[in-house]
Amino acid sequence: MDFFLLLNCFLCLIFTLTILRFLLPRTPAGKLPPGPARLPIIGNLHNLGLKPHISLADLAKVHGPLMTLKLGQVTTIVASSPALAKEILQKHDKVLSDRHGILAMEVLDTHKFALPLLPVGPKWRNVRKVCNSYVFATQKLDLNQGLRREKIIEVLEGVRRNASEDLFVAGTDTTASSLEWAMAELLRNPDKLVKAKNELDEMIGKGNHLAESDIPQLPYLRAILKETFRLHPALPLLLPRKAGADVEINGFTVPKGARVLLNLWAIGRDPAIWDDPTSFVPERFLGSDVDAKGNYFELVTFGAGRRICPGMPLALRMLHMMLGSLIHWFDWKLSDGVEPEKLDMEEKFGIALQKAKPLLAIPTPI
Ligand code: HEM
Repeated sequence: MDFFLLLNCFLCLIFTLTILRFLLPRTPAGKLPPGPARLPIIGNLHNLGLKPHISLADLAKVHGPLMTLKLGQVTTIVASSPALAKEILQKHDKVLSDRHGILAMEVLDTHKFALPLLPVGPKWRNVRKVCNSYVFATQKLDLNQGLRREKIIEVLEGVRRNASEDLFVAGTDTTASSLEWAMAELLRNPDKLVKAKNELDEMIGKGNHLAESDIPQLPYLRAILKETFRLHPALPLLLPRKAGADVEINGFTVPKGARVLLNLWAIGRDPAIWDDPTSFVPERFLGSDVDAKGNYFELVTFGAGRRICPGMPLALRMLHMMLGSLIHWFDWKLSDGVEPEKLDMEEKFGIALQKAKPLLAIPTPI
């Protein structure tokens, strides 16, 4: 056989093996959780659609609360129950705390500075320590609350100047979109808005500004935000975690290197956990200990464990202060005579889960 024929055969063999590697499922070391059938090369990418949190919630109804999907070449495990949230965020937190890099950021070398993308290691630990001890510690936040108060008063004055015009209550980040969802739910449920207003009048008094120290005395306002987090988690699939080693969960294997997603949106709307899950009922949190601070796995809006959102203490203060102040200082109605029950609550999946149509509401100073 001449040399070129031999080379040709060798190249054909390499080509065939490469194609087979993409077409045939690789045998995992243990038993993977069940999941939908996949296509060659793209795996289950076509199952995600424009609203992956909803598609994954629907798939979980068929395949169960622990599923395997192949997103391109990445094995992805999706969990959708509080019990599994506890397994991932508490029991196996140490092994499931890594993150996958984002190629574009790696090319630009910016991943080395982004805390959410840093692998668990000395650098990540140092930045977290600085966040927890110097930036978001209760004592530090208490010390600079005057600055936030000034900013909120500036915002209120801005709203007052533009009163009776449409106020564009929008935003792209997690805190802004949570505020927008809370306002949208209150405008869609005017009786809840009146209840919140009455609580503020009673506890703070008309014409007085809200202080961060008032938040514990405002149970209905706190319940409104918890109910908003339940229905509209800003990061509906949390931030993806990466398995640092094989992990056994419920008799299945989460293989090393897998991407792990937790569907908070599905948990928040599960009728087995919540009565009347799609209705906005802040009352369900009155007299209940459940909070969103990482201890109750039915409401882990900020994650839990070692990767829990370090900005949570600041986000919670800002959200209560902004929402409380907007309710306390203005009467609100929807623009263009939109009926509350007809308000469009369509979602748009992005960095944070946003309202597809920004909320347009008209404030009238009280
Ligand atoms: C409503 C507002 C917010 C929500 C719902 C939210 C939610 C989250 C969630 C779910 C995670 C992933 C947790 C996990 O993997 O277990 C996270 C991580 C993170 N958040 Fe937030 N967040 C909010 C506001 C903020 C703010 C205001 C800041 C900073 C000023 C912030 C900074 C971060 C950082 C740096 C991480 C990455 C931590 C790490 O990977 O170690 N977040 N957040």
